[in-house]
Amino acid sequence: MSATRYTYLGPEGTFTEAALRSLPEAATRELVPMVSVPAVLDAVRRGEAAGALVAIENSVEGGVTATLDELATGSPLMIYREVLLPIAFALLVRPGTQLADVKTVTGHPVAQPQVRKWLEAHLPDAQWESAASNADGARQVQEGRFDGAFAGEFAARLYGLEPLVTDIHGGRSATTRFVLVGRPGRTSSPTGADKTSAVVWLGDDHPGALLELLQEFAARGVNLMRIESRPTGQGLGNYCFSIDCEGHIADRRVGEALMGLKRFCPKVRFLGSYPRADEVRPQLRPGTSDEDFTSAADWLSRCMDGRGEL
Ligand SMILES: O=C(O)C(=O)C[C@]1(C(=O)O)C=C[C@@H](O)C=C1
Repeated sequence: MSATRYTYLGPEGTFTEAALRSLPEAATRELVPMVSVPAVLDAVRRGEAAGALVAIENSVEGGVTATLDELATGSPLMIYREVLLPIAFALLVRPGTQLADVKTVTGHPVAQPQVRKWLEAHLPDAQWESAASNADGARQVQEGRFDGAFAGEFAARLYGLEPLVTDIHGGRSATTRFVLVGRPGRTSSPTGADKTSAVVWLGDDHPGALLELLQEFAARGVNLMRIESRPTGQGLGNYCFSIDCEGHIADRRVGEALMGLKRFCPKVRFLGSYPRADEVRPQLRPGTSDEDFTSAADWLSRCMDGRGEL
């Protein structure tokens, strides 16, 4: 049964559920809502679900720290797919509520920066309290605990609410990126438009340590798409780096950059290589294609045979 089950941050009506339902395979899976990102991922770790969809990055708020930290620690998990979802919030209220009646509002903490400007302009005195998810906020409005919840408009009917205001977002292109995570397994073949994720721990603290990490990518023409420092939990000043880069671990430039890190970093956790949702292919710098790496390696062996000029 677990092989057919995918978990997601619930209750029903979250953006995560909408993103999960956009995957063709979701139609044949049992989709199980859970109360938190750790719960969602632990179900996969325990083998109770084959996969989990979790938000990892938002174009307004940046990295979703609960997800980044869960993927960096505990038993390893791997990313197999990514999904991009445009995010627009609606202010959901109980039927009959007017804007002037809204004194308390709720939503997921990642939603708050995306609705902050709208709140300042239209409900400057409203009190915000965070909910476990946007749909959980909607459920709490239904129960009468808050006057309004910021959630997807689609959540309204699930909780007997009305969208009082729609199309609230933190920028013209507010987008959340979600990843489908499973237990470690074989990486899918490169598509030519791939992304690789990893978490890197630096060794002893010294000047230029971060630069050394970056150089492994820069020297091989690997474009970084996201790099974030996260506390390791081992005291102030102890950080690891959560990284997404363009390309697939099977691309020579990416594999060699990761091997370069592995040689001097105490820990590198490979989180997976998977197709980019936007299908954008990288612009390769001269000398960084697989063919360039292969011909340089051939040249090296020829050098050893005394034929380096060929
Ligand atoms: O609360 C939800 O609806 C979610 O799916 C969670 C979540 C997130 O964790 O980032 C997803 C997308 C939105 O950007 C805000 C919240």
